Amino acid sequence: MSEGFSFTVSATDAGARAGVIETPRGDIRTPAFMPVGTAGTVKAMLPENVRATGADIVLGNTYHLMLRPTAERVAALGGLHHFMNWPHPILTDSGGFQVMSLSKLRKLTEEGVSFQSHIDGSKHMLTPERSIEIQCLLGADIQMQLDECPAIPIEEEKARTSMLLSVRWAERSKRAFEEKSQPGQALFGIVQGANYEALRRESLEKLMEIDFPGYSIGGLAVGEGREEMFRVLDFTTPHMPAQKPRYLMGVGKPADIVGAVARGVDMFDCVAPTRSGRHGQAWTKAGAINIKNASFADDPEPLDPESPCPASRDYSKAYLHHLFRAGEYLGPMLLTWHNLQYYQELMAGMRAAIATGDFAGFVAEFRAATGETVL
Ligand SMILES: CNc1nc2cc3c(=O)[nH]c(N)nc3c(CCc3ccccc3)c2[nH]1
Repeated sequence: MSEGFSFTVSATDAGARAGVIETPRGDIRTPAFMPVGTAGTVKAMLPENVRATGADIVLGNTYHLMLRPTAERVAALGGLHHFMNWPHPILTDSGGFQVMSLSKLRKLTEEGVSFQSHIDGSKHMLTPERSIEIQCLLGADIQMQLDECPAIPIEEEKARTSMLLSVRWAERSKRAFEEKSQPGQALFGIVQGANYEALRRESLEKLMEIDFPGYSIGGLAVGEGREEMFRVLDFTTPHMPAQKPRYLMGVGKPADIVGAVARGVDMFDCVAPTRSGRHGQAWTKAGAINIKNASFADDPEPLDPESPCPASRDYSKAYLHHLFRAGEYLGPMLLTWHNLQYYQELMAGMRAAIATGDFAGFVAEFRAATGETVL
């Protein structure tokens, strides 16, 4: 807890860092996994149970909340923290990424992006200024500039044009933020440039000139694959300010996160644990299983008998299998809860390993248990 927004790196181990982000609404231990609560809820979870898994911060989404129930209504009802009963830090995305992936009839200009709602077809316009206004109405503690996330592959000249638009939008987002934000809130710049080293460097240099308290790495986890993502990180993170948080957007599966922590990333978000949990996939120390598989029909053991999480400890795999086969609501609820616990334990394990200078040991253990190579 603190008046303002600050980040302290408490330990480093090769490229990995462990630290704390302090905000007026609470501290965020890094490396941090941030559960996605797109429409004001981490799907199928009570907020107190999200907290119990060890989450210090959750994500909200400008695009979804501006369409329904609208940012003005959330503000009139006391802001997003009160609305969703989550008194801890919230990070919101600026909405551009979701417009491009969800909305219809979108038109992108220098001004911003106009689009039709995927819910009711109503017309909307997102500009850097409107995105910041929405994020401030929601009351987000960490906000994102409006940016454009191009699909990969994209040729270098087109990627540069897109990256320079995002830099101009970063400038406009910061000006709007300085007008509208509350003390202690932070705006992150988002590094773009697709998978081109020169463009990533240029994007970062221009964003650092504008100056932000934290920097997101955008434009990844869009189908480029783990190896290519790591390659982009290898030539991007070393040039990012060492004393400011680095947020890799949309990442990822456990092995993606371990590899990205090794490359100096501090913050992560991904729908994998929640979305895959709703579809019957459980993440375990030995890798992922699908509980709907017939092999679990008679398995009396829980997912993790040693776990402090009721979903992992108090229900047999046979019972979870039954719930999914029967289409019972409790199935997605329990598997979501278990997966979030698994992710938070992964993050806690990495924070501890970095603090004791044994991150290499953690990576070796992860590789032995899951067969995944991350370096
Ligand atoms: C799954 N892969 C993925 N790649 C992304 C790239 C970008 C990007 O280049 N710019 C922005 N602004 N967001 C991105 C996101 C969305 C992350 C998010 C979702 C929900 C709530 C809060 C934040 C991404 N997600």
